[in-house]
Amino acid sequence: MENKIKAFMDEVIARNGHEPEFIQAVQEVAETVIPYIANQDIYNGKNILLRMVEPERLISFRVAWVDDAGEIHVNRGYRIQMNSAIGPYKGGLRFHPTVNASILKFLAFEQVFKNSLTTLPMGGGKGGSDFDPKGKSDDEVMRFCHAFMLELNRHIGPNTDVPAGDIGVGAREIGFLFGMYKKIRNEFTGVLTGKGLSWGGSKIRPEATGYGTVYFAQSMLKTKNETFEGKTVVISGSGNVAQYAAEKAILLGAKVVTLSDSSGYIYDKDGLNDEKLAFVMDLKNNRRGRISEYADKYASAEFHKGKTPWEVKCDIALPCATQNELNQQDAKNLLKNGCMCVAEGANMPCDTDAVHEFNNAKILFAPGKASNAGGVATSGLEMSQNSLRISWTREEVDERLKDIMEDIHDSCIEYGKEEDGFCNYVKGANIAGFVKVADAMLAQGVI
Ligand SMILES: NC(=O)C1=CN([C@@H]2O[C@H](COP(=O)(O)OP(=O)(O)OC[C@H]3O[C@@H](n4cnc5c(N)ncnc54)[C@H](OP(=O)(O)O)[C@@H]3O)[C@@H](O)[C@H]2O)C=CC1
Ligand SMILES: O=C(O)CCC(=O)C(=O)O
Repeated sequence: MENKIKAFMDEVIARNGHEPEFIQAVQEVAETVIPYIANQDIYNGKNILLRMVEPERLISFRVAWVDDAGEIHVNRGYRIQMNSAIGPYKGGLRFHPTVNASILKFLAFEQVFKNSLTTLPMGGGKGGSDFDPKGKSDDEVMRFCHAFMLELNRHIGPNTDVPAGDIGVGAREIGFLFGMYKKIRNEFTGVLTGKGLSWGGSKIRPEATGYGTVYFAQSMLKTKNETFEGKTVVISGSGNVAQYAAEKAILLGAKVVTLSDSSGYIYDKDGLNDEKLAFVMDLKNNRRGRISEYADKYASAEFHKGKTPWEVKCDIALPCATQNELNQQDAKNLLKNGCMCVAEGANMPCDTDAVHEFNNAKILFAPGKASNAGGVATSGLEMSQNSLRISWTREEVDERLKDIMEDIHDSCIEYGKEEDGFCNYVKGANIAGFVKVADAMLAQGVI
């Protein structure tokens, strides 16, 4: 079996050797899916996984825009249309200076499996730009978004490809992008998700990724007769996913003691509460400040510059910032400190060695493609509401989100439970995500 995996990875590396994040994401899937395929006659000889690692389409384009001082800038825009076997391409847009083809290909590849897990008819895609919204005025962000959509609009549509937000793309950016699409195409459609409530957005979409991550962790904890009540929770990031993961964990009676950004983390020994979280939301979403300001405001908190929060003792860890933010040593620290559950809110935040540490220790570990699928699932619900031209209540959407997260958990158990009763959620998520897409690809022939 190891030879088969190696031969497959050699071919992937030969074609994508300069794309480390993409190779990392593919390796994880290959290690779990290739042994599964070997025992399933219908997939043998069809090279399904080899077809799945090649994007159906990779679009790269120039984005030129003018700053407030009149200077012209050039960024690179992308859309990776990875797989459309089970529905239109669906996945976020990331604006961050580190964006490149490797990062977007890993994200698009993971998205294919994640979207399949949601049970909704969505293919996988991802896009973005190396544009950095930090330090830019609202007008500059608007001009960039408009320039970006000037090209992107040719490649997307409500039945073709439906982008949404990711790092650096929130409500403000989705508004500017939607406005330009509508102007160019002269149509008001559900071409993007994460829209404002008064122009086609869904209730709970802003909360969905963070809430969904906590719902998934709740399901995992339930298998051990545990809950969030009274648990100490460590969260990284302080953006969209982190904010709402914190909100839901606090609501369930947990003590959330950390948040972070790229400059360091805050540790609040008393834990966050509603008022402190409202301060973070205003700081990050409106004033666009740094998390260190939390420690200036609250005497119970301290700021740890340049560090990540994995050195803090906790029961549950929710990495919600970015890829590879938690390494093997961090995993060892968490295990030594008694952490029993790790659910990824971000995409691939734990590196390969960290994932092996957690699974070897047989603690509850959820890969992002399962635990953070609530965001895209609720985007799928936004698409349904747009098509039906109706708007569900907050309670209706939240109920559907909870059901979807439970279904994903059940699928992981179905394909990931091992003989000794331990559930390998990585294996479960990869195989369950693969089966639905692979079956659709088989039915549609070699294209
Ligand atoms: N939004 C969504 O619906 C979904 C998001 N995700 C994933 O969740 C993660 C967070 O996304 P989201 O909350 O939307 O993004 P935001 O832009 O709202 O927040 C990102 C957070 O991560 C921090 N961060 C970014 N890069 C780094 C870095 N290199 N080191 C340390 N911290 C960093 C940011 O800090 P700073 O401000 O200093 O950069 C910020 O606190 C991403 O992995 C994304 O792909 C997954 C599913 C859906
Ligand atoms: O809501 C969406 O379409 C995108 C969410 C996303 O980018 C993700 O799941 O990583």
